Amino acid sequence: MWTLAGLGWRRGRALATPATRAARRGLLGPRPTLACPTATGCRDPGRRYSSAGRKEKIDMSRFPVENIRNFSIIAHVDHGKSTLADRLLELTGTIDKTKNNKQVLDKLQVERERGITVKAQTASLFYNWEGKQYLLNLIDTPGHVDFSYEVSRSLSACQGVLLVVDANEGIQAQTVANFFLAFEAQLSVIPVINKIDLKNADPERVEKQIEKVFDISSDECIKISAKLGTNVESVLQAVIKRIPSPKAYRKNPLRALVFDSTFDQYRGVIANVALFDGAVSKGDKIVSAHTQKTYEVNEVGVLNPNEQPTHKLYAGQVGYLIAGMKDVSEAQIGDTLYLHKQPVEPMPGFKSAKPMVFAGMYPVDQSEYNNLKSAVEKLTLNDSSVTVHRDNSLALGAGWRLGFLGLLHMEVFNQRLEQEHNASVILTTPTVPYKAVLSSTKLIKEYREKEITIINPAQFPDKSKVVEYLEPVVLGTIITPDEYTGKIMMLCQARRAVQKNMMFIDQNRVMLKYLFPLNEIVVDFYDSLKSLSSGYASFDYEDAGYQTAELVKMDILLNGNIVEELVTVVHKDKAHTVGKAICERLKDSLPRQLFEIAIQAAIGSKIIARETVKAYRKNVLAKCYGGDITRKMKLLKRQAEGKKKLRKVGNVEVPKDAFIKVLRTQSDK
Ligand SMILES: Nc1nc2c(ncn2[C@@H]2O[C@H](COP(=O)(O)OP(=O)(O)OP(=O)(O)O)[C@@H](O)[C@H]2O)c(=O)[nH]1
Repeated sequence: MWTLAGLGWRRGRALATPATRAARRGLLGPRPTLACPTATGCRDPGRRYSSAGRKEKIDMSRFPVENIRNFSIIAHVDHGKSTLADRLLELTGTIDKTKNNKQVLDKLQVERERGITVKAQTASLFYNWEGKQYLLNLIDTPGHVDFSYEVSRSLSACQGVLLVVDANEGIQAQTVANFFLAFEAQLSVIPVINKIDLKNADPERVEKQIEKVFDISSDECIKISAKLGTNVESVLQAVIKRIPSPKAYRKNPLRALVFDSTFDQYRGVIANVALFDGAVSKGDKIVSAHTQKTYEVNEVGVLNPNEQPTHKLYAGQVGYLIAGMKDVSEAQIGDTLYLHKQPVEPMPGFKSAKPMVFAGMYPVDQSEYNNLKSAVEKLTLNDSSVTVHRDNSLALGAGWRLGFLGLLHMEVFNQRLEQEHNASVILTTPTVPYKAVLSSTKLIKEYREKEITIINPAQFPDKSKVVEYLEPVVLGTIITPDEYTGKIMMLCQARRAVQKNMMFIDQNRVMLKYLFPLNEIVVDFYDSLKSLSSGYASFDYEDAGYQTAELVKMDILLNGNIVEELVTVVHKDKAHTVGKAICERLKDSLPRQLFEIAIQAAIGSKIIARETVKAYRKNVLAKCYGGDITRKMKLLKRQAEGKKKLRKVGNVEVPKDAFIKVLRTQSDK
């Protein structure tokens, strides 16, 4: 559904006319219309091509509810979801069988470059089996923890899942997390053991793990190679046999759940909908239960995998709908749409995505502010899980404080800004959302609440004004070969984590559960875990609320003056280490000046770390022998211009570069 400029791959496909596309598929023959050319693995029983080669709208009434299956593919990162999706698309004739069709549903440039799925994608597959025409709606979901919000949303439109597990790696942390998302949603789970072609594949061991961890009998596992296509057809048949058709009532008035939405600059919001009751077609007047606004439907259709308009969408089906909504906020994910004057009970909806990390974002050059503003706005229209607050820094100028679901989400957002909007930004070190329970009546009045969330360390209230501070915690799952268990336990301890559980999932694999302060894992925990375990351990986490914490606000001072941009919130036990590291980094990036500079980290009035930059006298005229006054003037002018880029902290001049070096996230370096 991604149709914004910059998505070159998608654009290339979109430019092909229906006629050329159909010709490529070999569908345009001498006969005026063509239906499905084969009986099994049918190309597309609903679609017909006119003599002009124009695609005619699919008649969706051909698919009664009992012939519909809505399912999702879930797995740990890289276990082969997208490859399996490609094979299913080929097998049903939705795409051609060519070498170029790799990860067809990963449409974003960032997804293709990183080889990861970031955005869930939908595809309607038409499949003939045992004389019946089936409509199989497949939703490909991301595997990485930062995008699990996408997974849980997608599952709301499904009755079953394919749980893909790598035959060599076995169950990993995200396999467990994703299984429980499906289990809690009471979906049918079909375990699929993939990559059986690998030399080190051990599908029998994986079957036993599945039995032990998920209590699913090994008889239910389907062993495949998505890469080679081995046994993939039996996956399609299992979808039909084992996943129930949706509970949907076509005679009732329309009740459609918006489970995803994207923004197209020409057509406005494109809402992905799952119809639970009734039907909807072009010209219908619909109402959003969330905003109570009324819209006229301009287009409905299915994703095949690109948009394919249909006459109508019926209960039980999954498709898209365009109705002149101008902003993604008008099509809130989780919203219910119903027909004008025929109100229905809204669906339960979703909890809104909760940002886990916040970081400041500034244009590299302030003259780029307006361009960056428009780029951020466009991108957040397509990714409503990013939160945006305006922010200002004396050193970096006007910018924003953005909230992300995790560090990878932040990196992906940054990469998309660069690739899709040509914007270049400075991102500051990420922080987590702390809370403070206030005691000061003055502050309670000011904030109008007793418990506040702090997303900017500079606004951290003083200890004298609070009852307690709270930090976000997560329940982490680590799966590792047991030879690394000792080292991993030490790492977790150093990160202030508390062990909750430990279980052997087979003879030599351990699953550990720890409660972590989010702040301790946000930046580099995963990298440390991977290097400790030679890449074998996997990690996933879920939100586990807040816990009381002894937090302190740490100031960084230059010659006794606080540098606002460098204020951080840390746990009191970590203050010394963090303070020392910042002072050292600052020392390395501050140029010497005419006087000595004291760099200090302080908690209140207590200094906890210190570095010194020695004095240095820079005489720009030193090499100017003789009396060429114009040359001297030029040098002095250049020096004065350079000073404009400096921010004065007391009497210390700090170049913007120094801030950037200290503030930059580790991943940026
Ligand atoms: N040998 C072998 N490799 C496979 C098979 N299926 C997938 N792969 C490879 O495994 C890698 C990951 O496959 P993807 O399909 O991108 O995995 P994914 O689960 O969609 O990954 P994310 O979207 O990042 O979560 C790719 O290099 C695939 O070519 C298989 O059956 N056999």
